[in-house]
Amino acid sequence: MRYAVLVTGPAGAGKSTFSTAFATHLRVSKRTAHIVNLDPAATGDAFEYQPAIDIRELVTLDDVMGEMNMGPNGGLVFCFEYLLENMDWLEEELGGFDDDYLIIDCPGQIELYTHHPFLPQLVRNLQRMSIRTCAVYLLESQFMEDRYKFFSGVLSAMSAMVNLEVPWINIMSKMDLVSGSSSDTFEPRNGKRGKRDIARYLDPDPMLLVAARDGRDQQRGNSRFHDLNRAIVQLIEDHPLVSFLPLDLTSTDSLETVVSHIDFTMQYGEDEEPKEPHDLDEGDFADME
Ligand SMILES: Nc1nc2c(ncn2[C@@H]2O[C@H](COP(=O)(O)OP(=O)(O)OP(=O)(O)O)[C@@H](O)[C@H]2O)c(=O)[nH]1
Ligand SMILES: [Mg+2]
Repeated sequence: MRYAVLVTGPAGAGKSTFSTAFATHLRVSKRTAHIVNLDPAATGDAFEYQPAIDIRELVTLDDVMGEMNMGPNGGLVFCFEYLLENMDWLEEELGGFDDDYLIIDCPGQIELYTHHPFLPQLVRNLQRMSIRTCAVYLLESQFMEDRYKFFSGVLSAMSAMVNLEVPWINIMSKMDLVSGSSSDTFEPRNGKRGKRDIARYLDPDPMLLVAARDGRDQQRGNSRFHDLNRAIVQLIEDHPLVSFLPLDLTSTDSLETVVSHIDFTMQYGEDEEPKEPHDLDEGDFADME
């Protein structure tokens, strides 16, 4: 059985950093893991890791922009169309990896997740190759500093989830910036944020949007804006699809928790044969005679 984790999320959310830490963690645990770079725009030194499979060997954004006279966004769309037309390339690249865990580091263009058909098509192709697939969606902890920004992040996670239709885990990345260096206690930093407050973000409490107390809400205090907020609150209450696992890469425990959620979501290892105790060979009895 082969497994693939799509690492998705907006630009700069920490996808490549997480992919590297994830792969390293699996290797340390004596499991095989390979990173696949799916970002045709990544520059050479963007990675700390050496991708085992790299879309840039098939197509790069630079070439597309140069040769096809396209801008960066149209160029990216072209790159993905090109990849889908050349699935045999990917299939061949993947051919060598059996019983392995593939960590697919995706680009950060949010529209790729929310309304393009590419990732769903890619997922169907992976499934056709009998690769069990799940996705993680990273949102960085700075999103928790602004309630409006945060809920737009929640809605984009929701929209990507609905678009992709695979088992899915949302992750609040860069928790080290919130909690200081200590791992699983969320001490208020600069007295600003307590544990309970953070919990309202990890398991989004739509009432955060309603509590219109600060000056910013007053500025925006027109009734249509409030109606919109109320509609969003209703949507999140009716469809509580999104909650976040905190990820603090400075803590092995935190990474381990995230990895075990991913394993569980993919039912990793469920098809492995139970290990037989190794057969006794004749030598083992030699002394007894
Ligand atoms: N403090 C902190 N910084 C992080 C963490 N993860 C990533 N960063 C920083 O955030 C920036 C972006 O990280 P990347 O891993 O390149 O993010 P990405 O999602 O791959 O970015 P794109 O591929 O450009 O969309 C870098 O400067 C990282 O050093 C983290 O856990 N904690
Ligand atoms: Mg990246």
